Amino acid sequence: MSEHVFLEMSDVSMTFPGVKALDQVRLDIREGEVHALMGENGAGKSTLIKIISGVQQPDPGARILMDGEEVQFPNVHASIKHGINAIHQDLSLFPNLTVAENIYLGRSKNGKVDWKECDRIAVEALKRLEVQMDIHELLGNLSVAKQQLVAIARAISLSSRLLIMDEPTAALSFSEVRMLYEIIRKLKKENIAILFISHKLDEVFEVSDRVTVLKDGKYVGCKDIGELNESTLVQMMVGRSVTYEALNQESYAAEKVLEVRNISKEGNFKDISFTLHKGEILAFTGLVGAGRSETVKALFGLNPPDQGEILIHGQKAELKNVTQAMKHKIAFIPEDRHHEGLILNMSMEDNITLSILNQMLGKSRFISSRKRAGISGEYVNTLNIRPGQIYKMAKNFSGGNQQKIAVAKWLVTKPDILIIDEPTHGVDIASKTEIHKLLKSLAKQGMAIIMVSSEWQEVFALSDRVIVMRHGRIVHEDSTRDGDQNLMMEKAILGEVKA
Ligand SMILES: Nc1ncnc2c1ncn2[C@@H]1O[C@H](COP(=O)(O)OP(=O)(O)OP(=O)(O)O)[C@@H](O)[C@H]1O
Repeated sequence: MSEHVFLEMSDVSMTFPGVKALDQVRLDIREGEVHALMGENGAGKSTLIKIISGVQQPDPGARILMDGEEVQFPNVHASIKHGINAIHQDLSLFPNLTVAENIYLGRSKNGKVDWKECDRIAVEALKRLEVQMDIHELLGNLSVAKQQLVAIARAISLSSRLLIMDEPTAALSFSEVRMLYEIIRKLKKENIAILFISHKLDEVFEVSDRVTVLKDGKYVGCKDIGELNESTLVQMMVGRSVTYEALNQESYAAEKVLEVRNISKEGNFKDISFTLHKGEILAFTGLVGAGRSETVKALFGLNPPDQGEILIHGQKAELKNVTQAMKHKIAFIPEDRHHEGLILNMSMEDNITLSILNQMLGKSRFISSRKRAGISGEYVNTLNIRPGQIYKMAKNFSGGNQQKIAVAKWLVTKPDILIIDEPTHGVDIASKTEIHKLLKSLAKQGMAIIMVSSEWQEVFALSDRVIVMRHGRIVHEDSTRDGDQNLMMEKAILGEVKA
């Protein structure tokens, strides 16, 4: 890594109605370094990235220097011209085009594609990454990890000096994350700098050289990773220390709320049986693609099984659709909260109270705005949703705060059984502990909770029992208090599956 700072930004501010998303922020990037951008939900990380990549324009007064020369990024093309490429979480690729076409994208002249050139560019870019891939395969047929590699190949084929990644490991399995780290190391060797957003401390310590921290839209500091440890980094982000408390010390009731008997669904999951008790938090873990989400969706009528039976409070239950599931007082908070969880063009208040509008009627039989504001405000406080503007559209909240709104939306229904898929995905460390405490207190009040989580620390800190899945089957079940953590992780990764 060279010490040469090629990108320097200062006095970067960005004002949205009612919110100063960035306030006189600065950032500098050295050639070939891996630079992590960190901060709590709503700190301004995505906004800063959008400004660097020309998607958004800062308030007047911002200074951007490339190799000491003042530049502007009025649009995405301008920033690409300066060698800056951003890979967003949705990857912005086309599933109906081939790998080669996706890498070549945007280079056709007068609407004509030079197919030889297209293949040549794709082969060369993938070779630089030392990745084997059929360039004529449709992108949509590839795993998310491979699609991400295509996005990286595309970026470096545009002669990137800075590659920006927004939570790049969010949808990757354990081995795919290792593969991405390898790619990052290769890019460093080519002197390409990486700027990435992450909420995962272990990953930041593993791959980054320097870290810039933002808080409430303000610059807190930039440090070499060697100068920091987990606790000092959290202190910079949150302004206080946050401990990851082990909450799995409570005992749950003997009363069985849910019994699942040998449910199977072709190509999804096979022979799944388990019991969930009143007040229990049961974790489903395993690698991405192990069939956990498909299994829990079956319990909410979203992916009904072909075989087996489900009992609720000892009675056989039909769970063929969401309406039936809701009648049984089951709530489901999906992992993909953007597409499945929220109505982005509605306000936070609308989203939170949507499923309980019948409880919001006032004396006049009209919906009481006082009641709606009251209940929304309650969840704003409990989940620390920032900013606490209940009339703000869901789409205008930061990613992590959108997660919290989706959580609130289902918690208001006061379900008997709560199913939550990756409860703290994209949520910062301070809010993470708040969500953990909230789930624990709901369990204490008698709610039975199933959570799917890929984060081992979360599984062991929060759940009472854990089920490990692999290739659509249960390979292990244990109590988190007595269970052997290493054995469970081994089972998830290597576990033998009975035929
Ligand atoms: N289009 C918009 N309109 C209004 N406010 C916005 C808009 N986009 C972002 N904001 C606000 O700007 C602030 C910073 O948001 P940003 O998405 O940059 O945060 P972040 O650090 O990336 O958070 P997260 O970790 O949750 O993704 C937040 O308060 C957010 O509500």
